[in-house]
Parts: sequence; structure tokens; C-alpha cells
Amino acid sequence: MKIDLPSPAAPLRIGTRGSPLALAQAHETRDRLAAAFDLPQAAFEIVVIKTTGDDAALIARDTALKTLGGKGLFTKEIEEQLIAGGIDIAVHSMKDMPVAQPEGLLLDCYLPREDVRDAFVSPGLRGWADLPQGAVAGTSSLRRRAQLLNRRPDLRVVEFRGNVQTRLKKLGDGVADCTFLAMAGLNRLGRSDVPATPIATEDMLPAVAQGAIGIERRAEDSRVAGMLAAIHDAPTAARLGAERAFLATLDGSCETPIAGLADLVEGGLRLRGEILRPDGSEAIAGERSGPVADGAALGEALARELLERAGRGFFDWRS
Ligand SMILES: NCc1[nH]cc(CCC(=O)O)c1CC(=O)O
Repeated sequence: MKIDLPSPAAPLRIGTRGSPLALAQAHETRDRLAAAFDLPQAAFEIVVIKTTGDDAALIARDTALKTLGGKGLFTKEIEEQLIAGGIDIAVHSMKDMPVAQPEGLLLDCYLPREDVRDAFVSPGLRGWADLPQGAVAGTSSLRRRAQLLNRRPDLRVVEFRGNVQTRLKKLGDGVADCTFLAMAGLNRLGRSDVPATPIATEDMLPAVAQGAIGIERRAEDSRVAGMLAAIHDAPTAARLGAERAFLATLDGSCETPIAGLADLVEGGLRLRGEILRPDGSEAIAGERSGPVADGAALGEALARELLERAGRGFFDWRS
């Protein structure tokens, strides 16, 4: 197929948030496209778009993000630009993406997945087993909070947000004894200086789609579709297909502590999932395995099993 390629005179416009991690992901996307089609960097334009979630005034307050408008918080303005034609593609952390996209947009191109694990971050300590009784953990993630409290009910969890530097400063100031970050973010930012210990997925199952970058486009844009096909990673797509079907069936909102991870194993996919009460008092976990082609069905089946085992009332705290 012959593709009408972008050029310095008519660059492909890549929409992204302006955070260091978002920019690193946009640059990775640009570099992979440039390599695939032997194009100069000037054939691409990075367009930084401010989202509600980036609003400095909102972030400055220590409001929990979940009270500020849910999953679309970091994506709404970017998707509006994509629909309006102000950008040609949008680069996202798949972990932050709703399971369905707005009419007219498609999110079906994934880059090879990074390390999926969470990291325990603390100067001097290697994991939560090392924390003294009653120690304080900082996180704004409902999932990590619930998982930690499930394993260490004696700990106290405080709201913790901001970029890596801010969080490390808070640790240094003694606001908390530890925090958690995705290994993928640290790796993509090249932050090997951060005192981070990867947590085995058996101990803390990651968020659905953690470590994956997705590239969104206009559904009818066949030129862009042809370009994205060249950098798409099918194994990542197979894993996310199962994980996102699991999430969709659970009707996961930002207010639901849900973890899910699919791995490619001999003979197909192995999907693990966990749902928790926000205070960590109960965790329900399960797993399913099957052929790659059945990924979505595995996700749905595991979600239905966990919902049934949870019973009515498990999600009653949902407002
Ligand atoms: N919710 C914020 C967010 N979205 C994606 C990542 C990290 C990169 C990834 O998981 O792909 C992070 C930060 C974190 O969890 O530490």
C-alpha cells in the first residue's frame, strides 16, 4: 500500500499532554514512526494540549483527582482537538483511558509494552514488609491504596500527587514513608536514580493496561491508519484486549479499585484480575487462561466470576 507520507512542509501533528512522561511517550511514538518510514523528525510536530487534569490551580489543591471528573480528565481536550482536526494522532497512557472512545475516534494502535509492575518507592526500604507498624504510605491511586491496606491494614494512607520530583520531596520532608510509581513511567523517563523496587505482580497486580502506550486517530483517516499499522505491537494488543474487556464488564470507573493483567503464555493468554473494597477489607481475585483469539471472552468471563463471588453489596459504596 502506498501511503502519502508527512513531510517538514506538511508534518504529522502528534497531540499530547505536556507532562514529562507524556512528552517522552509522544517522542517515542514520533521516533518509531520516523524510523519505520525513514522520515526526519521535522516531518512530525508535537502539539502540547492542556487538559483539565493539568490545570495547575486544581492540582495545587490536594483534592483527590477522583472528585475532579473521572477518567476523561486527562483526555477530553486532546480528543476534542483530534475530532476537530487540530491534530492527526493522540498519544495516551492506556492506563488512563476509558474503555470506549468518542464517536469517530479509534484507539487500536499500541506500542510494545514497558514493564507492567508497580514500584515501591522509599529511600532505604525495599518493600512494604519493611515498614514499621503504623507507617504512612502516600498514594492517590484507589487501587494501590486498597491493595496495600489489604496486605498491611495497620498502615495509614495519605493523598499523594504530583510528578516524580514532587513526590520524592514529600518523602524527604517526611510527609510519608513510602509511595508507589509505575515502573513504566520511571523507565520511560530514565529515572534510575529513584529509590524504586519493582513489586512482583503476585504481590500487587497492576492496573489494567499499565505500561502500555496507545495511539488514537480519527476512524476514517486511512492514511494515518496505514502509518500506525507499521508501529503497532500485536502482543500488546492481545493482552490489552483481554484486560480492557475485563474492565469494561466490571464497569470500572475511577472510583473502583480494580487490577488486571494478561500475560502471553504457552498456548495463549493468562488473565489475572482483582477487585477490592476501597478500604482494603476485602479482595477478590481470580484468573482465566485460553487462546489469544478468546481474549475478550476471557476478560468478560473473569469479570462475571468476580462480580458473582463479590455478591450484591460489594460495590454499595459506589455513589
Ligand atoms: N495515572 C497516572 C499514570 N498514568 C500512567 C502512568 C505510568 C505509565 C504507565 O503505567 O503506562 C502513571 C503514573 C504512575 O502510575 O506512576
